[in-house]
Amino acid sequence: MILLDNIHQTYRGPKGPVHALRGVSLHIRAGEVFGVIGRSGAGKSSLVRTINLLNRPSQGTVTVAGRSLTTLNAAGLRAARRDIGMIFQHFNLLTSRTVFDNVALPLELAGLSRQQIQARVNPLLELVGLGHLADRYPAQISGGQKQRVGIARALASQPKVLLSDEATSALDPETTRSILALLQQINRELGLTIVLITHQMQVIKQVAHRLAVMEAGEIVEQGEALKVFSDPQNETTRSLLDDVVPRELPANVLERVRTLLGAPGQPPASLLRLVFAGSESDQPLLSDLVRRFGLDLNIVHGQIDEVQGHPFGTLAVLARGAQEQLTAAVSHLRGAGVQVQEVAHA
Ligand SMILES: Nc1ncnc2c1ncn2[C@@H]1O[C@H](COP(=O)(O)OP(=O)(O)OP(=O)(O)O)[C@@H](O)[C@H]1O
Repeated sequence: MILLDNIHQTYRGPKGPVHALRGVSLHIRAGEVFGVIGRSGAGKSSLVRTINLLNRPSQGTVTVAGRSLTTLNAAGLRAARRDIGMIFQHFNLLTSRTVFDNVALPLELAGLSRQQIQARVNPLLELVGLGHLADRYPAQISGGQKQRVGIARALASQPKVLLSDEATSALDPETTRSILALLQQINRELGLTIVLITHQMQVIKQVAHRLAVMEAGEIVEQGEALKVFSDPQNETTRSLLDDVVPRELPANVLERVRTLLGAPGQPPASLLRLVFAGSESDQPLLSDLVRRFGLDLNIVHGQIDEVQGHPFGTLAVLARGAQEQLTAAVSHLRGAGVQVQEVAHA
């Protein structure tokens, strides 16, 4: 659906050229929710604005829905942009227009009649849950409701692609979840391809099927969400994942474990950090460790979450038993697809 090929974006900065994008290539498939994540300044906005040519790249080609945007003239580009809706962090609503009239604006500009506009806007307001607020002004609705207006307006032109530029960054966690749930619903029901950029892994975790991680104008890692979450390859990805799956155990937990490890006259013990992703978390792996390997287990920390409907999480267990059984148990876990990290041993 979206093909970016070798995109470079160089801005003129006060201290010389700023290389915001350095040879980015990306293929986003029809019907998927694709997340782009990175720290501030990584180049995310530059990238997403390349997709509708709000930013014209210094080099490289952009193809959306089979049309090569970089070769179109102004009229061709205007037509192509109708396939691409966009929502923004600060909503960009017109304060002097009602909710209805904000959503109607792109249709008025496209020359639709009042009747056609009503037939298009009313169902959209229902879809985003704002049918009862059509006559309010932006100042009279909440941030989450404003973003719902933004979403309805973006959908008014019946686009094939929806670009989301930090659309939930100004919202509280609860409202963020409800807006993301709405985007998921739209993706499912309308089959819309959604590209969302964010600096929050929580956002990616809730909605993205696949993601790309950006750093200094380049994509440093990309893949299926569950795969990247469970087995990140790049240091930037790992550090961004700390927000949802902390790599380090809390200091008080480590302290308690040290005391347990240091207990005299006990068999060997290992503090194991297990990362579960996908189906292996349905298997009775922990009871295996007790039954098959005769280990004593003490769960010291953990969290199990969901990525794209699959269980995903980490568990820190203190396993105590004969050394060869500990070693065999670790191999058994790894064989079952669990990542095992030995944090401490005594
Ligand atoms: N119009 C511009 N002129 C000059 N430099 C720019 C311009 N727009 C962005 N930049 C620079 O390009 C780099 C990438 O910016 P971009 O906004 O794409 O990153 P980002 O990942 O979206 O960051 P943020 O989350 O802070 O918006 C930054 O160093 C930024 O300062």
